[in-house]
Amino acid sequence: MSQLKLEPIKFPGVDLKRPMIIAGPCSAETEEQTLSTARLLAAMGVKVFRAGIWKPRTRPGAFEGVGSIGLPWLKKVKEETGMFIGVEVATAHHVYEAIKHGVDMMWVGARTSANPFAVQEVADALKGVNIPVFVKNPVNPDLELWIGALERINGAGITQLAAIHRGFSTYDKTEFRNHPQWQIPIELHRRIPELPIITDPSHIGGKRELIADISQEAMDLNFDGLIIESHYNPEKAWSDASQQLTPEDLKKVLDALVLRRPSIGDTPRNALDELRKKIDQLDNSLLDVLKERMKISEAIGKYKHENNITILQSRRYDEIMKDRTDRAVSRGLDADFAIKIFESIHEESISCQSAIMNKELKSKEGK
Ligand SMILES: O=C(O)C(=O)C[C@]1(C(=O)O)C=C[C@@H](O)C=C1
Repeated sequence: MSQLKLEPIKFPGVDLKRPMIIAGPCSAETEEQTLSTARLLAAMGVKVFRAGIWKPRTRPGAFEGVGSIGLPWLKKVKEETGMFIGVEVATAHHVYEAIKHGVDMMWVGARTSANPFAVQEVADALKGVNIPVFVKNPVNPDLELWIGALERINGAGITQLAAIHRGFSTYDKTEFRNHPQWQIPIELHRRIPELPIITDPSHIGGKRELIADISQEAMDLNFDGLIIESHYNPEKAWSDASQQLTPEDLKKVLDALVLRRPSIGDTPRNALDELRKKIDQLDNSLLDVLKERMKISEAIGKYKHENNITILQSRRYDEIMKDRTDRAVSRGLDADFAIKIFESIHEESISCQSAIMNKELKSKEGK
């Protein structure tokens, strides 16, 4: 279990009831663009303004941010609108510059959180500073690495900590820019329940049309907030033009969010209790069936050992996968869901038979 020392995030004077909203352009491009966007966001009630100043780009040659000259623009945003301001930091220099210009919150980007040396450098530079720091998931789907980055920042004395879920890189092209893999932030929440999780639908979706659905999904999973890219003229943005919303469209997305009760509380329980009882019974039956199947697998393992047959039987495995997927689909179940289940069953079956072979071998050798 991770032992983070956490305190609630504080932006003095701001009521941070769910969802916490952080919005602003992907990049601060000019003073005029930064301030015009900020004024529109402030007018619609946004309290925390984000803007990238240093942009880690995948390939050289793309716009890499205006650098420190953008920080005074953010300071003006703060003075003029009263919004809190946040930037991404990836090096000690970024942290020092941000602190010098009165930045209120910082986040560690996905490429940085994948690199423990870089995270440690940022953490060391943050020592003695008491501001909220948000840590994006690493680009690769590695929960331990994400928790490690949070621990490093926390180890520097940062207690106002949150995680940002921005999705994960995949080699395959999917409808998402970064696959959400919701099970990873869900597991993070299970492991560290008091750590706020903020979803970044702009980076998950990569397209503005997906932002509303991803935001709703995050709320349905009871995550704590949203960080959404917003630009007064997204089409003309210098970076990530396709995943930014106008402040007006952002307002529409936020107004349409349905916030459900996080716990069952005082809703009528009877119907739910009945359904949960059924789930308990069915899960029990599933476990009985799985136990029965493993017994058969064990018997096959013994047979294979006695007759000197390999454990893996690829043709039979292929047949099973095809047959079970078809049967699942004909029952209205999702094919990928069936594949995951039967892959996992096969893996367990292989490991059970390997254990049998090794045991039998050792007893034959008198070990
Ligand atoms: O049919 C077998 O040979 C088995 O051992 C069963 C089983 C399975 O669990 O489905 C396990 C391993 C093989 O690769 C194929 C199938």
